[in-house]
Amino acid sequence: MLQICVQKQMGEFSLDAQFDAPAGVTAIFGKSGSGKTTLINAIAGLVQPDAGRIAVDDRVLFDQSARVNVPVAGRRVGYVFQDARLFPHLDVQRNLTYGGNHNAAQVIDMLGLGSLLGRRPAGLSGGERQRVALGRALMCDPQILLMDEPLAALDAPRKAEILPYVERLRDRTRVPIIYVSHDVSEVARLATTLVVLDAGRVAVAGPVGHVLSRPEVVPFLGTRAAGAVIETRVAGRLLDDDLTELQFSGGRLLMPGYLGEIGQKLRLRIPAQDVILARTAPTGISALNVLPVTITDIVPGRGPGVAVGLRAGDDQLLARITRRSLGRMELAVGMQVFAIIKATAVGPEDIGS
Ligand SMILES: Nc1ncnc2c1ncn2[C@@H]1O[C@H](COP(=O)(O)OP(=O)(O)OP(=O)(O)O)[C@@H](O)[C@H]1O
Repeated sequence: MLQICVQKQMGEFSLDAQFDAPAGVTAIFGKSGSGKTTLINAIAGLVQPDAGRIAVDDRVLFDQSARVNVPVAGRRVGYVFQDARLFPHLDVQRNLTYGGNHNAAQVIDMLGLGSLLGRRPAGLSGGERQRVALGRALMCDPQILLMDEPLAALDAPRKAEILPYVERLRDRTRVPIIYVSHDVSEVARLATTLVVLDAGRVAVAGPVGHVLSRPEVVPFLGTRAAGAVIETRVAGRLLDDDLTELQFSGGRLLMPGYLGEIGQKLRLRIPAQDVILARTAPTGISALNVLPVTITDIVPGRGPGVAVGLRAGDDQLLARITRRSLGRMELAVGMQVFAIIKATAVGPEDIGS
């Protein structure tokens, strides 16, 4: 567990953030200038806070009141940047082991680097370079892994290629990973915990599924990015129609294509703008997924939109509708309605393990 409490004044900007990052991926999400990089630089020891305390398990890295400030080199922090920053004149093997070779065989296996070892960075794709950068950070035997928009420079196919490796890393290591990202699909797939920063303050923090499905978070995420994340299990395949049936606490969902073996767990992000509400069970519509839900929250936005929180079984979903529809349908908290989700609303980037 990484405990973070950081106060820092940088010119006009003040950062005042406190949260815990358990094992797994803690995503830091926030608009440009909200303080994400300053925060992770403080964890790395590259920026000295004015006050606060940073500790990983029992090891204190910074404590202003106790005058503890472990220098960068002593913090055992692995840092992966947006650009891989590999040494161009060294092959992958030597880039990987430059700072150490802790668990080298496992790291090479986990990140699928075996076939790249003799190559130079110039001959690698962007995604391969980032995998090497990740491997290099891990071989230093870090106690914390910091990743600052590590996939931001990659195109969608390269991102899709590397995401399963990051998921594997999250699931196999106990090292807390702090992951800065602007991309909500990436956050929904990878994060265990989500911290939303707004103007240097923690606007909301908690398990990713809870945070993303809260209607009051919509303004921080932006209306297009808002959407709930649910844990599902593959329950079946409809081969003739090329669909996969997913089961979750609120019912079953049909999604296009092959999504995994029966029984496999899948995390699904359902964008709020793709959820339609109906007061009665609709008939004669093309959408495949109709779920009975209960309205838990209604949060008006600044514009014409309203975020509606919905309970489906033990899970929370989120819909974004217009204020006009809300009024016309006379929707209210506690009311039972139907959520309609098009099977094609959820893209491949929204589905993770
Ligand atoms: N050395 C500095 N002196 C003064 N202000 C600074 C300094 N470094 C950063 N800032 C300011 O602190 C604020 C937070 O910057 P930071 O880079 O942490 O934000 P960010 O959330 O990482 O942004 P982005 O997503 O654009 O990278 C910004 O307003 C920035 O201009």
